[in-house]
Amino acid sequence: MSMFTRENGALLAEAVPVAEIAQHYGTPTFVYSRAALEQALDEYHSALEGCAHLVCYAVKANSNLAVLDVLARRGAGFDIVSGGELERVLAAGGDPAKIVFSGVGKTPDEMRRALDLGIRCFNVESAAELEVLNTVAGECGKTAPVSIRVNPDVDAKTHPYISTGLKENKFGVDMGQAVDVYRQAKALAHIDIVGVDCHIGSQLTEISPFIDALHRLLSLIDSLANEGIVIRHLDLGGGLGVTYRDEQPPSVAEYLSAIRAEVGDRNLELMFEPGRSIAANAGILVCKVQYLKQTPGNDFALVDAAMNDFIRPALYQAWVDIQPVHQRNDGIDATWDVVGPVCETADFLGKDRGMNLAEGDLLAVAGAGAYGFVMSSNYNTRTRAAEVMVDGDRHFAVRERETLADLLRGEHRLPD
Ligand SMILES: Cc1ncc(COP(=O)(O)O)c(C=O)c1O
Ligand SMILES: N[C@@H](CCCC[NH3+])C(=O)O
Repeated sequence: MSMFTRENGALLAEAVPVAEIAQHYGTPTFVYSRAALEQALDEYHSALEGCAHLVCYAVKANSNLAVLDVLARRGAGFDIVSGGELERVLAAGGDPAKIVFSGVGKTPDEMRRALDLGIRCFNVESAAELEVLNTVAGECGKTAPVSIRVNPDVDAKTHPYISTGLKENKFGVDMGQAVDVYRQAKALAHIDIVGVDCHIGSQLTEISPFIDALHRLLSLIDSLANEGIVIRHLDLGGGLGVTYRDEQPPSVAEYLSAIRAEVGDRNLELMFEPGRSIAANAGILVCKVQYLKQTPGNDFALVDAAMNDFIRPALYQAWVDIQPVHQRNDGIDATWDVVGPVCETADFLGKDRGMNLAEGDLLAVAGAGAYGFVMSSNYNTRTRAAEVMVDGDRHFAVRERETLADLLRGEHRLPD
């Protein structure tokens, strides 16, 4: 159930009028619903009831401290891909023992910090990384818990930029080399093999690629067992898609029950790394129409948010819903291209959107809770948006709007 609803034509975030948030914090502003985040995580937990499991929210999707805090309090673990994300999880009160560390380029410093904190597992993505991790763990007097991220070579049937489990992608260890890398791991003094991992892509709308990947992982687990290598957990990564427009991804319950049916009664803890399916529809981006510009054949609604705030439409041609915060019928009825002030033709949030608009109207861009603020930039020297968390009838500033002073901090002119 969406936590963004309408009452008498006005958009609400939980019980708070979105217009009130815009008035209070200005625009553009990302607005998140605590209840929506909790509900999405709960769906994972209830579908996994009765089997050993750990749901590690993919921090990259939305790493605001308040978002991490809400999820940590609700029992989430975390999937991180950098030392920065590690520190965020700690700052938000997350438990290091529930952290898995993914990513193809972990540095020795990042490894050291994670070892010191006692994270749950390193998802190792190459033989070279395994050697470095072994050395670092030895230096720290620790043993590193390791899962090899394998690349199962399955087609996730999603946008090519967010497909990660094909042979040609940089991610994970090639399936054909996986047994060898596990043998290497077994022989290393400071490595403890605990699991196997994969992540085949993002915004998947079918179950079959997950099942294909799972089959390959299960048969790898069997081959390893024959060599006396015992795998205790299976991490299937994230990737479950959401509805932005008319996509019909499986529900969390359908997805997880299909996975559980395939795993059967094997003695494996199941781990997942969902990002988008937790956060995407828990957030909107609120912006304001600055100018309406009608030219022969084109109607532009120029808003105060841009591709630097929300890059998904420009980068992946992603479609996200855009609605007036207050519906009117006394403005200009047209089919608008909703565009920002950035000097790029790709700077649009949506094209051909039929709406009745007037200058000054507020618009809500849906599906902005995941891969929204986290992918924002300062392009065109634009300060980044504020972030607000709604909880029932209360709202909290969870990130202040950036100032120009923030932007210039650390920059220097040349000496005379
Ligand atoms: C290793 C890893 N795990 C989890 C995720 C989260 O994916 P999603 O947001 O599609 O659930 C990603 C991003 O695609 C990832 O790279
Ligand atoms: N940034 C992507 C998802 C990337 C997933 C990272 N592995 C998106 O907005 O769809």
